Amino acid sequence: MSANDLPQTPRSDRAAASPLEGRQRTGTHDSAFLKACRREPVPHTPVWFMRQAGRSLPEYRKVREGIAMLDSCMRPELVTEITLQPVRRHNVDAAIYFSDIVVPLKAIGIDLDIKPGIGPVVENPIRTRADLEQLRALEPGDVSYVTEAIGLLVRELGSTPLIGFAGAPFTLASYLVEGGPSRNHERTKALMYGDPQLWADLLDRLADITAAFLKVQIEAGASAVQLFDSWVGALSPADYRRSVMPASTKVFQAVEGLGVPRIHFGVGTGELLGLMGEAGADVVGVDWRVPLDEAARRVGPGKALQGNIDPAVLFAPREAVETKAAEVLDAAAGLEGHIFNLGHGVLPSTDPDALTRLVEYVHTRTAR
Ligand SMILES: Cc1c2[nH]c(c1CCC(=O)O)Cc1[nH]c(c(CCC(=O)O)c1C)Cc1[nH]c(c(CCC(=O)O)c1C)Cc1[nH]c(c(C)c1CCC(=O)O)C2
Repeated sequence: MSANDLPQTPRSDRAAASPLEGRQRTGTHDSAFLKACRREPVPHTPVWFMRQAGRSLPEYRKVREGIAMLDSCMRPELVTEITLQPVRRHNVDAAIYFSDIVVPLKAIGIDLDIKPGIGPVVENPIRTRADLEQLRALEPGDVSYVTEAIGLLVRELGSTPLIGFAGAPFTLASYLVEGGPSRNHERTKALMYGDPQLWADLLDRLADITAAFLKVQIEAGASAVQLFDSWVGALSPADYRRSVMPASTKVFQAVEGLGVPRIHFGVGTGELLGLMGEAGADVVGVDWRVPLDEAARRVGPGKALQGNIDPAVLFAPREAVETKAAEVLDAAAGLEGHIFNLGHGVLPSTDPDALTRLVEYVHTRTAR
């Protein structure tokens, strides 16, 4: 698909369309992505890539020049352009809203920044009960730029669904408690094991903020939502069930019945897949460490799966990428619903043409 093929809504319609009509429009087009989320028959296996918008694309690096990451997230026209870039280039079956998991935290006044090459850095980490006061409730007015950008996007995207997202309570807590990215999450675990009540209260507040942020995106017109619990694979199933699952369940319950599929993803979560589905997801995201047929056994019936080619495979020659993609598709052959994706985000130095070819390969091989 080229830029010219993107469905265009006439200007007059754009002004008239309400956000809700935007959502119904994507729904009634019955995209392969939404069908797969609902475990309905699909014309081909839908594909999108986590981190499809970003540094792998030269057109992204160009429009981001001189603009800080968090500033770029607050400019609706720029967000719209960046979100559309991979849709134009790769012919993916869904767009993901361009933002970051720390945006709602910034929006409620947490002093944080995203440092290039490092990630989110928090000025005053949250480690005591008094620190919890930093976490006030999120109001839709705090993120009016998100509502505006999604309004622009649903009109531009036509029948291509838009995925909204948020960071899950555990992964957000890990940045807030550590003060930045962490390999071993030692301060986070010290709080979780050392002061279970403070930990529960922290996660509960984060659940409310996350739920409010996802609701804003759904009301603005997002057709699906993904909860990123990227770092929760650091926990055992028992600790996950006791210390994290109540908060993640609260998030999923808050957006239940709003008519959009809910995707739940983490890295290194092979032992947690069943619980992550139980938390309330319609689709469970799987990294490359567990084959999808085995993942389906762990998750149980009634859920679609998303994944799961290793993002590093994209650096291998085309034939090797296709062999790996075929393995994923074969493992998914018996599933009720499969959305093809990477097992984690696109790595910044990935050749974008390798991604475009992979979409084409999956679409062709699964065309029914
Ligand atoms: C853990 C996490 C974060 N952010 C996110 C997660 C969960 C997904 C995952 O597990 O990868 C989510 C995220 N962040 C970004 C997106 C964009 C949407 C998409 O998927 O295309 C999404 C979905 C943009 C971004 N978020 C960030 C970038 C890179 C910064 C830039 O382009 O200037 C992008 C495109 C910054 C960021 N933000 C974060 C990290 C670890 C980094 C990378 C730091 C670096 O290597 O520079 C926190």
